[in-house]
Amino acid sequence: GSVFSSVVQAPEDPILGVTVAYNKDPSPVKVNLGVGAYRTEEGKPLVLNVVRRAEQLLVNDLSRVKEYLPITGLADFNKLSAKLIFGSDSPAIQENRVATVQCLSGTGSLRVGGEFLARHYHERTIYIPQPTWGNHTKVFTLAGLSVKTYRYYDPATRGLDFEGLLADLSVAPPGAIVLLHACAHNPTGVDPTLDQYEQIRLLMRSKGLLPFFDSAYQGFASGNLDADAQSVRLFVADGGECLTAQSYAKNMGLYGERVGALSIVCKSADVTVRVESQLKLVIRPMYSNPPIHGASIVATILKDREMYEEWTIELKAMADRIINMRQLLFEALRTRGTPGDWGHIIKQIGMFTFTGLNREQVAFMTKEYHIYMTSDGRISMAGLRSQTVPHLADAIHAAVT
Ligand SMILES: Cc1ncc(COP(=O)(O)O)c(CN[C@](O)(C(=O)O)[C@@H](O)C(=O)O)c1O
Repeated sequence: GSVFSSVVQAPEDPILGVTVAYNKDPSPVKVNLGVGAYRTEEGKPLVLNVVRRAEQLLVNDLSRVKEYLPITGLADFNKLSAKLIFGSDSPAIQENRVATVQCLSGTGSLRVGGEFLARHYHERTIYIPQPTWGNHTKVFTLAGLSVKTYRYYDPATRGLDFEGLLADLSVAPPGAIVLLHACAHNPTGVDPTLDQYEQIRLLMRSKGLLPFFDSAYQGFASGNLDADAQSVRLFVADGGECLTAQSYAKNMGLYGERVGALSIVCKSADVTVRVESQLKLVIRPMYSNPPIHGASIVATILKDREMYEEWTIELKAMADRIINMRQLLFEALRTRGTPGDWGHIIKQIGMFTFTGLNREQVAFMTKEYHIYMTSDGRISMAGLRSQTVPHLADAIHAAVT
């Protein structure tokens, strides 16, 4: 028999498995509100116009070849990505204190960062929010870190458990790593205010806790790229050290191109050079060097003033459509007199609404209404259209009455 006969069937991924189930459902009224992928009002994936334009320029540039990129990726892309998140006037960039490596989207950036920390950082414990993106635990555990959680969400208020957050971080071992969502927290859609971030920063710096920002939705929370980077810039401005993982999957619609960057902000330029050299030793045996196409699209757009402006307009339009879906769903539930307080639908920000529906209610909505969403009650607002909002509202109404 096979040498793999002892291999057991693995369960579907809690998030990506929802799409697998959705695809199998023949129902004409099915709606996929699982994976955080933007859909237009027509229910279709979106390739941004500015991305199409950039690709046209790349295709027409006959001087372009398909040579290997350096282990650290496309240099232009790395510089422009650092400017995007830290700000073009960032002192850390001007002082050459940022090591940036192009990685395989957000997941790859988190994994490379985790592997680097497991090898070169003295404290192996990383604190992640409770709840957080389901893949965080697996990425950091497999990277060799010990994962703990800090209180983040208060189901009673459907808001931030700020006291719990501060309490948990204040008892973390000195030097522990702390994962922070830069904006648009997944799955809750609840972010600390900037004042709260300042209190978090003071606490973390006083205990030498190391911030690791996960920025998968820059520009998606508020529609403004600079506004959505303020939490990161608050920490970098104090001259301290931090890691940031960036993804262009959502804000530039480059999901399948796997485009992202890991940046490590260090205290001095000479440390930065050594850190970058060690990042190369993590990457080389993992995937050697990253893919050229997606990073070239991003660099083409970020380095051209006019294309950057066009991108910000398209990005704002996506963010606005999501906010519009929030408003429509909230009103649809109010019209139905659906029991419960649904104000969090319009208070939460980013791609997701953390509805508060439980597993049984979610299972009911999938079975009876063909609504596909994650079992924790999260729905991707980007998967909604004006014409499917009533169907979702009917399903929620039925599930809670
Ligand atoms: C907080 C967070 N961090 C990192 C990523 C990784 O993104 P990528 O590797 O594609 O750049 C996601 C994507 N999470 C999802 O949007 C989601 O939660 O549905 C989905 O893409 C996923 O992969 O699960 C995320 O929500």
